[in-house]
Amino acid sequence: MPDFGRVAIIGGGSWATAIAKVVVEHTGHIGWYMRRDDRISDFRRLGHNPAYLTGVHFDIDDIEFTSDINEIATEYDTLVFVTPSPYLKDHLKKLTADISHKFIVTAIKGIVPGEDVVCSDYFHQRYGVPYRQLLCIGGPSHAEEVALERLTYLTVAGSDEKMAREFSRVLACDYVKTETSTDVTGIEYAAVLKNVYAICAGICNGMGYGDNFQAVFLTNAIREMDRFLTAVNPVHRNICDSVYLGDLLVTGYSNFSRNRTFGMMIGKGYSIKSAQAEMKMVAEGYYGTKCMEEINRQLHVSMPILDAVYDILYKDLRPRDVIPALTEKLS
Ligand SMILES: NC(=O)C1=CN([C@@H]2O[C@H](COP(=O)(O)OP(=O)(O)OC[C@H]3O[C@@H](n4cnc5c(N)ncnc54)[C@H](OP(=O)(O)O)[C@@H]3O)[C@@H](O)[C@H]2O)C=CC1
Ligand SMILES: O=C(CO)COP(=O)(O)O
Repeated sequence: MPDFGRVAIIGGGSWATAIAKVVVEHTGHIGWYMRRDDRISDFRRLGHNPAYLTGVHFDIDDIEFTSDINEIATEYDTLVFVTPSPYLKDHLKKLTADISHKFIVTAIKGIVPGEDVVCSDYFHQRYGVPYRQLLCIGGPSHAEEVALERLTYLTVAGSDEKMAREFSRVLACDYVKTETSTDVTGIEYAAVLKNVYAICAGICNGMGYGDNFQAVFLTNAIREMDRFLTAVNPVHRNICDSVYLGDLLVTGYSNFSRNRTFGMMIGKGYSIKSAQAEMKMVAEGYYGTKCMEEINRQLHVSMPILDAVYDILYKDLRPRDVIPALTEKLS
């Protein structure tokens, strides 16, 4: 039976805060790395994260805060990474401690920019963490709803399913049900792709396409995701499981979705820069689109939706030219 020992959260945003809430309820103590000391002092003073999910209150005595990633990496046995993917390497570049013997859990739904690999592969390749010590958390889950204790289903994936099951117990509570899987990279790629598709759903919505179209669009998106996952990690999976289809639907339909909101602004005619400036949080699908397009240049999977989003975001083509052409390829 694996012993996950002392658990620490790496990251200070909304999902980190929601995961911290769930984990500390179970473990009674967490380490928590945040990059900014002013945020840590405000958190200690207020008893909640000063910037994200401010309604979630913590017992400060249960938390050991630090802005030193080496301290947390040395003192804790299980490191749960919850930073937005574009910043992951910025945090890790300060890391000198050996983490190859730790349990690494990634709750990041993004790809590592510049490396074009999902986070578990990055921790394995760059930091020598064996695959059996790498887990990921997926599933349809907006942090805001977990904060409100609305029922949420999370999937913990690990190459060793027993390990995944054991860690899933750290997350399970009245409002979080957990499932397990062995499809670690498939789940990580699915999470990257659903962000790309949510951007496209938002673009179409912003252009005036309605619910009838959205249903067809998401049907095509899940087929496209399935084709890609089959090419990149050909294991048996049911694409209708909530960790794949459910996550696509929550992000594609929800008003909480940052990726969809970002896309909606593009569809309404905002420039990419102004849409990004307007967003207070990170729409990771913007970065994911470029990485996925680069990865797919090797795999040659038919991905008309990914290509369309790439054309709009990176080739400066206009949605009113790209989206009608895309609609001709959907069925
Ligand atoms: N939010 C959600 O509902 C869910 C998110 N996820 C995933 O969790 C991960 C984290 O997302 P989430 O918590 O939502 O992120 P947020 O957008 O809520 O938080 C942003 C975080 O990034 C930090 N940050 C901002 N700018 C920089 C920078 N230039 N360099 C380094 N750090 C920076 C912020 O730190 P500071 O406050 O100091 O500026 C803050 O901690 C993502 O991969 C996301 O896909 C997964 C499931 C649900
Ligand atoms: O991954 C998420 C929900 O599962 C969060 O991403 P969005 O904010 O774009 O929905």
